[in-house]
Amino acid sequence: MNPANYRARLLWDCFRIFVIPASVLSSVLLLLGYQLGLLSIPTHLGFILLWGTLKSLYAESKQEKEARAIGAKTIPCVIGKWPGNVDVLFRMVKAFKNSYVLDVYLELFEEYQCTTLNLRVLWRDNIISMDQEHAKYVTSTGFSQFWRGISQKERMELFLGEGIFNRDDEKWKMHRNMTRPFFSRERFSDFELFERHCARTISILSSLEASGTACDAQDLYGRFSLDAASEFLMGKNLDTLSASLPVAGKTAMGPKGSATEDHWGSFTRAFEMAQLNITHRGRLGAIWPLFELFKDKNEEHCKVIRAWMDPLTACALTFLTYFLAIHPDVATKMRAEILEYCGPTSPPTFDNIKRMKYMRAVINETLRLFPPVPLNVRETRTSSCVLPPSDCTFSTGSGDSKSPLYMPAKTTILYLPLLIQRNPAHWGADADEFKPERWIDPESVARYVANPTIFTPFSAGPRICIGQNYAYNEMSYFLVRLLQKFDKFTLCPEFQPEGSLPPLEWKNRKGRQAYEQIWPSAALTLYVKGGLWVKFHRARS
Ligand code: HEM
Repeated sequence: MNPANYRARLLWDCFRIFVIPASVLSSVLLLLGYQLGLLSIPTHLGFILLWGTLKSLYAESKQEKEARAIGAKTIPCVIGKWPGNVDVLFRMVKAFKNSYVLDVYLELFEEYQCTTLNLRVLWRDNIISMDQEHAKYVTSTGFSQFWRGISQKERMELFLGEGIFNRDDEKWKMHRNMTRPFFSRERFSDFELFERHCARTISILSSLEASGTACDAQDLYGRFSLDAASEFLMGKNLDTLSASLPVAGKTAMGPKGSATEDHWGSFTRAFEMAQLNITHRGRLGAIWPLFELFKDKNEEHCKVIRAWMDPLTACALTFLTYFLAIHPDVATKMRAEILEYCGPTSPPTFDNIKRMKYMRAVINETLRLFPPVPLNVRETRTSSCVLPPSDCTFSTGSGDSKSPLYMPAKTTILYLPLLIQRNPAHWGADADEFKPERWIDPESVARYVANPTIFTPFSAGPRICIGQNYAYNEMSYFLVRLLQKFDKFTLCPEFQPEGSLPPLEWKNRKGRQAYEQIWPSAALTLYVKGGLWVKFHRARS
């Protein structure tokens, strides 16, 4: 079935769930000559519920049997208070509005003391995982058992269409082969393109600094990387840096960051709305078309969107600027390295960038704590498979980490790089802290080298990010140019739009949220709610 025909799929689901059992009961009653009169509707409803429960129990026992036969265990299931775990669904929808990014999943893993769980919302298997071994299996070692899957394509078809991100097998291979030459080393190490877009961005920052004004760094970096990427990939600069910028203290909150009122503003708004809607669909599960029966909520937004190019490097640079602002010692050390290799004005060369170990450590540490793609989804194909034994996180928990786990067929698995990359079992007790030195200190580097899939901001396996080297070069080039000019960054909470500062109750919680000064949030990719309002201070020395 064409993934865009999700209404037809929903109708077929309704037919299976409601019409078939109701018709079976009616036929039996007719054959036996019974007339239920007023009791007809409640009896049919009760029968539909009974039919669904029996089917689900049968599926569960079949899974148990199949799992036992291959020496595996079934994935531990979340046990909610309401039928179909509807309360769990509500808990997640509420948490995504008010809680720290992905915290609701972490709470569930801690509650059940295991790293892979079955949410089984509305009697459908729905797997979530913060297990590094399972994520490795899904993306790399067991790659052929999974695909993007029907449900993900349904949610994203109008948004991503037939592009590389939304296709599998032969179509995906064709896209990958076509795209690869764009990322040859000669192309992405042509720094002349980066230089032009950096110069424009730094000149905007300099003017803002001269007038003592703060800037929404998230918005500005988004424009910088979109202009550079559009020129790099399509040969046409979208020139979003020339459109009007959000103004400190006068800009309202858009769907994700700050909002502007021109062409660029309407593009951003459409793009952000479409992403938020897709994430919302993911949370509702297979029933999301019920809420869009008469109108596809992405239709209008997708008319406005011409290209899918989420500025992921902009996301990384935004969180990196946040860290430079709250860790001025890191900014000073990184600047000293830049001045040592490139001096105060010379553009960096490919070789300079390769040698600047501290800058690479700062970038990696940012990507570890705030991976721009914090969660991702795959689906098993038509047959079940076996996930390897769980990682070492809860070795004594109910997950029984020594057994492989039975992964049902045609089932989605949501894996969470953000939680894997902050897991103290892999990164030590200081996993939540921003410490670039962990990428230089031989002992912690050895820990990562022994187990590289504890850090996968660019994913892993055959679908690993094709733009990884481009992204590292673009970010490094920009940082050199930025720190040659500026040496201090201060957050401006007074300019954050209303509702975008972290809620006070976070202070009493554990983990990063207790000391976070921004509100990180996820809608397909990570972003700072309301934008990142910062003052850039020009270096005097
Ligand atoms: C910090 C920056 C970036 C990060 C963290 C990042 C991360 C990722 C991740 C996690 C995936 C895997 C998605 C999946 O499996 O579902 C991916 C795929 C991809 N990325 Fe990136 N990316 C970045 C920058 C870029 C840039 C700058 C480009 C191009 C200009 C790019 C092009 C792609 C493409 C084409 C794919 C699809 C690969 C495939 O499905 O075969 N990325 N990226």
